[in-house]
Amino acid sequence: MKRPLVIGIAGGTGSGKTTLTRELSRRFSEDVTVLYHDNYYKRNDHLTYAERTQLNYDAPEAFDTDLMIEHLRQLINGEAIECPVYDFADHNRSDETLTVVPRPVIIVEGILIFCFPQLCDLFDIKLFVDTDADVRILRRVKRDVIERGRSIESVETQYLATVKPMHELYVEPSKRKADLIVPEGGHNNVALEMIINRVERHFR
Ligand SMILES: Nc1ncnc2c1ncn2[C@@H]1O[C@H](COP(=O)(O)OP(=O)(O)O)[C@@H](O)[C@H]1O
Ligand SMILES: O=c1ccn([C@@H]2O[C@H](COP(=O)(O)O)[C@@H](O)[C@H]2O)c(=O)[nH]1
Repeated sequence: MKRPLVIGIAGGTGSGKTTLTRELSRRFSEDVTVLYHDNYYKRNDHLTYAERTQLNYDAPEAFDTDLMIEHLRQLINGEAIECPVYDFADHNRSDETLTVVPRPVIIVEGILIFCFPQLCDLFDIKLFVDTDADVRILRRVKRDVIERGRSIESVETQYLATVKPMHELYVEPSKRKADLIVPEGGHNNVALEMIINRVERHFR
């Protein structure tokens, strides 16, 4: 089997990474498999829910990236993996796992994926979704309240305490590792077409 095409999609919270990933998955459906770094947040069973709300989830050490690298290598080698599943409402890894099967295109998505050189070495294409901070926080408030069971106050506190400073320290500088910077993500039709053309070339 030909080695899969591995695409890393990074960018700040609310930038549009998932939207771009969904657009590519929709276009290439059965040929795409996605690994979300978010699913590899470390387990924090030893802490109470209140303690877990206070953690910094925007620094590289919050993730079990070694496990993700191992899983990505397995997928590249044609083996299925049992991916952990993260529960954002509970701020913890759930007991579920998801079987992820190898496919010709593998997308790896996450805010900090370009901060890990060993992970970057496995990417054939590195995309960074770039969206202004004011737009991202507006999207995040809406998403976290509607989908992740948060209050507006908790989103504000977390954003100022960890999300913003860690973005400036880690996420923004990691943009330099990208091959392509995609303003606005999945609704950028010109960029999307160019990425789709590159992926189609993989099948020729
Ligand atoms: N270009 C866009 N214009 C308007 N809304 C968008 C755009 N891209 C994403 N969104 C919305 O913003 C929110 C966050 O986008 P998402 O792709 O989940 O970001 P990320 O995965 O980077 O956190 C979602 O509700 C999504 O529908
Ligand atoms: O328990 C958690 C774990 C993570 N977060 C936040 O999630 C975002 C990353 O997800 P995106 O989909 O890229 O926005 C990160 O900024 C963490 O702060 C959380 O709130 N709680």
